[in-house]
Amino acid sequence: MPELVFFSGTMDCGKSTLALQIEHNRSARGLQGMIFTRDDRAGEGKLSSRLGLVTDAVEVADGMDLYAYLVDHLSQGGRTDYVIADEAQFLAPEQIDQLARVVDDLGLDVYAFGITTDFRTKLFPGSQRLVELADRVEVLQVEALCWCGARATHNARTVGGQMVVEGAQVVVGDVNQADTVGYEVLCRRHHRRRMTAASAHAAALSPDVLPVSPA
Ligand SMILES: Nc1ncnc2c1ncn2[C@@H]1O[C@H](COP(=O)(O)OP(=O)(O)O)[C@@H](O)[C@H]1O
Ligand SMILES: Cc1cn([C@H]2C[C@H](O)[C@@H](COP(=O)(O)O)O2)c(=O)[nH]c1=O
Repeated sequence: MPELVFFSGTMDCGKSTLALQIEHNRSARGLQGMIFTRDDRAGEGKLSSRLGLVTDAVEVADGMDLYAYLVDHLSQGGRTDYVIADEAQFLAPEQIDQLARVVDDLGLDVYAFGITTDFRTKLFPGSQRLVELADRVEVLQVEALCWCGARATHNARTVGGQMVVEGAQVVVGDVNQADTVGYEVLCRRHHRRRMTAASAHAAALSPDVLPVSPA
């Protein structure tokens, strides 16, 4: 039975790498994938992994009907055996419904990859719809770690290393951006305390916690 599978995890846990591996393994056996993405850091029409691999993809625009796109492609003699959708958190809920229809009406497997929650721990609308509709939700096995060593479960947005909680839901960016707007994955405890690696380091160096010998 074809499936809609949502591979989910924090930023930087290997989602795009897995998408590329699925694509590689299937294309090595002669299968043809349709790869969708939206707002990948590598630029328009790209699906990229931090391991350095990148492949071409169809950039999804606002209002694009993914089901109609595939029907059009097939009716013009194109071939598609399976579908990959990376950065699926950026898709509109209607586009996730269209992907579910691709599974049910066209009989294709759809593999969607994305983060579930934003920097404020709120669901992205596209991810919410995936959780609602997917046949399976798979949490990635490679654990991204918080600076404390615990499993990272949340995404923090940082400015100059400090966590921020105000701003637009979508700001394309990367982890390890110390000087600009960036992201850091944290465990829930440290996300709640707004404690990033930089603020924890600064606190550790504070005179309040340094052993001070009496004058
Ligand atoms: N230099 C490296 N050596 C080994 N693994 C790396 C290296 N850089 C990144 N990675 C792996 O790549 C993962 C990020 O992969 P990526 O597919 O870009 O993540 P995601 O799509 O989930 O944001 C990291 O969690 C790590 O496991
Ligand atoms: C938490 C959060 C992230 N984003 C953006 C930042 C990146 O461009 C992508 C996630 O990409 P990755 O391949 O999973 O690392 O999402 C955002 O726009 N808003 C957020 O709250």
